[in-house]
Order: sequence, then C-alpha cells, then structure tokens
Amino acid sequence: MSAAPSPPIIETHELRKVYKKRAVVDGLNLRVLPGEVFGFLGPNGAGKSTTVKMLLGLVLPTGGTVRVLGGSPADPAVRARLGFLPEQFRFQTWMTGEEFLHFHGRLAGIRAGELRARIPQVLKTVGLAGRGGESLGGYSKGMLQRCGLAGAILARPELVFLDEPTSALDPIGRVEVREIIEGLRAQGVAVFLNSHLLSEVEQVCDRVAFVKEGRVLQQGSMQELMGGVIPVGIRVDALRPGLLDALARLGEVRHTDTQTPGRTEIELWLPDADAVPAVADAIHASGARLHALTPRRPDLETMFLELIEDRPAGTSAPSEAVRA
Ligand SMILES: Nc1ncnc2c1ncn2[C@@H]1O[C@H](COP(=O)(O)OP(=O)(O)OP(=O)(O)O)[C@@H](O)[C@H]1O
Repeated sequence: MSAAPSPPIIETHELRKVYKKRAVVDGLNLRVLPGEVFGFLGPNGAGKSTTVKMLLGLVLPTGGTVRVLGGSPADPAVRARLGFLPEQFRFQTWMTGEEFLHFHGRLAGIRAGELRARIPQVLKTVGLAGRGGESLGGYSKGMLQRCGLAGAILARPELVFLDEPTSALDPIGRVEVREIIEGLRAQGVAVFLNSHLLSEVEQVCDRVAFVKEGRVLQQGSMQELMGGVIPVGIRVDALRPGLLDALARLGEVRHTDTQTPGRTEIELWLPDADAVPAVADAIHASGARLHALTPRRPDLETMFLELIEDRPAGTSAPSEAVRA
C-alpha cells in the first residue's frame, strides 16, 4: 500500500487582508509541502510581505484561513518550529556574532549549554566558522546576511521564511546562500523564499507561486507552469520556403530574428522533448543548414513577465487547478 501523501505545511484558503478599505491580499490560496523550497514571486506591492506576516502570525488576517505546520501561526508552539529572516534586519552591531546568536537562541528558549554546541555548528553551515568572536559592526553586508541566516536556522526549524535573502550579496555570496538553502532541503527543512531575483529562484525552488494584487495567478513547478512546454532555440543559415510552416506544425513559433545576414534565430515551443528530432528533420527537409538546436529549461523571467503583464489578477488558471 502506498503511503498517504504528506499534508501541506502551509495552506491558505481565500486569505484576505484589508488596509484602509483596500484589499492588499485578496483571496490567496497557497499550498506548500513538507521539505520543499517554495518561491513566492510578484511585483512590488503585490502583497508578499503582508502574506508572510500573516503566515508568521505577525499580522491578523481580515478573512480566510491560514494553517502552518498543521496549526495556527498564532500558536507559540507552531511559531517555535518556524525560522524567519526579514528583509532588512537590524543587527545589534555592538554584539559579536556569537553573542547575537546566543541572545536569539535564548529568546527561542534554547538552553545555554545546548547553544554552546549549536552556535559553532550554524556558523559553519553559513560559512562563518571562526568569525563568531568578531563584532557585528565589523561584518560585511554578506557576513551580516549569513549571520542572520544562522539565526533563522539556530532553533532547528521545520520551515524557514527568507525575505530577499540574497539581495545585498555579491555573486559569490548568492551562490553560498543557494548552497545553504539546498543544504536545508537535504535535511528536510522547507524554505519559503520571497525573492525578485528570478534566475536564483529558478535554480533553487521546487515550486513557485506568482502573485499579483494579492492573488495567486499560478503556482506549480516550472514544468507545470509552462504547461509541459519545452522552449527550443534554433539557428539556421536562412529561412527556406516552407520552414516556418513545417515548424508551426510541430510547435509554436514564438520568435524569429533574421536581422543578421546569413543567420536566422527561431524560438520554438514544443509540446514535449520527443519532438526535437522531428525539428531537425524539418530543417533538413527545407534545405536550410542547421547550426544550433538547443532545448532550454523553462525561463522563469519569461513566464513571470507574461503572467504579470498580460493578465489581470484572478483571470488566469486558478491556483487550485495546478497540482500541489
Ligand atoms: N500596515 C499597513 N498599512 C497600510 N497599508 C499597508 C500596510 N502594509 C502594507 N500595506 C500596503 O499593502 C500593499 C502590499 O504591501 P506588501 O509590503 O505586502 O507588498 P510586497 O509584495 O511585499 O511588496 P515589496 O516587494 O515592495 O515589498 C502595499 O500597497 C502597501 O502599501
């Protein structure tokens, strides 16, 4: 007998928050599963921070329901199992890294003896081994961010909320944070990631939700959001007669660029990867010379812009239609 599917660790139903008669979160339906890295994406003012605050029990919803780790985020026992790194955390710069972690660990109810062993562990996890004795005032932005991450995972949470965790970091720091997130996933810790850095989100997230005007436009894995479509880049010497028609019978021709003499670029969206050989056949049959044929990963930025720009909130595929 197969095991029953795990219940979601975050589940909201028609979640709503009204500020000054304006709904900034307006019927939000979200499902996050145990152990997954979930990307929460949307333009400025979409209601992401307000949603995170409701998920953490810091803001009271005006309507709808929210369940986190099977209970209410207002319950201290639930909150004790959550980690949170806010976007612009104010560090007590007169403390050392170790003092900061000790202070937050004690607030989280961890015993001093346990903290003595745990603090060096988390400092190592975030790449600050041996630096805990230094004053936070002397830390770089990247070190501060990593110290904040250490604080968020100190109490061994089951679910960690990270609000723009890499926005202050250089490319190396971003890779390191990505590795930390992957390490958390490997330990079975779920991560709810608020980020506008789409290329990063697509590298680390199992599933994403696009939110606009307080509503989820779509949620699912990259493949689900693309409807299983595979984008393919094609480069040929020239557009031979009948080539575009032949390609349009195999998929959707999204873009053609013939500006460079002797070189034509075509973007084709195929219904599945099995159609790639037929594309090569069609190109040969047309007499064109094939220089490149590159199936690509679905591109989050393209999906995001199409969804955010083209569709008024609430008119697209409803979120519950997408498999969790
Ligand atoms: N306490 C508040 N009182 C009144 N309006 C608020 C309050 N908090 C947020 N808002 C408004 O709610 C809307 C959504 O804000 P929110 O911060 O949740 O969006 P966001 O998606 O996180 O945006 P950003 O990416 O810019 O942080 C904004 O128009 C904001 O001005």
